[in-house]
Amino acid sequence: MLRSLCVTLLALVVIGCAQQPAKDDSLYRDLGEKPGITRIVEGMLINVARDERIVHFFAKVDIAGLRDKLVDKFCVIAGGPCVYTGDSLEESHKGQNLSPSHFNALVENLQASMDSQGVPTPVQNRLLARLAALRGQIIEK
Ligand code: HEM
Repeated sequence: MLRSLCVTLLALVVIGCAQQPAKDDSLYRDLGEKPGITRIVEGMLINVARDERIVHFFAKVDIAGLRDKLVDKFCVIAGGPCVYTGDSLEESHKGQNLSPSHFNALVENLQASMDSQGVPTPVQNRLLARLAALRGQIIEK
């Protein structure tokens, strides 16, 4: 009885694994997992603080809280095993009326941060492509 129960459970696990395609977390790993992503996000926020084109948007924001939300969001976007608990991108950028130039400015700050962390250009481009796909959820909301 116990033996057949074990066999059945094992079969269910095997079938379950076979049916779920393995998640591609290669970008997450190439970015240095959570510690690497944390360094990238912190570097980006430091660059934003010096960027007169966009720093005013962040004047009243809890930056440590934003850092944590951004790390989780980037982690999920990169295919990592994180849980993002923040608002949707539409919701969090609503009313800010962000333009394509504001979006590009933030991306430049992100690129500069990845450059200084030594992230290889092809890896940078994979993250930037995934962020570019989210542009419509962020600008002119
Ligand atoms: C792909 C690009 C972007 C991503 C992935 C992104 C992601 C996020 C996330 C995850 C949050 C936190 C939401 C929450 O607190 O629940 C956030 C908030 C915020 N973002 Fe973005 N963002 C992007 C572009 C931008 C740009 C271009 C600007 C301005 C130049 C901007 C300004 C802000 C500000 C000011 C907040 C704080 C809002 C608040 O706390 O009231 N974001 N963003």
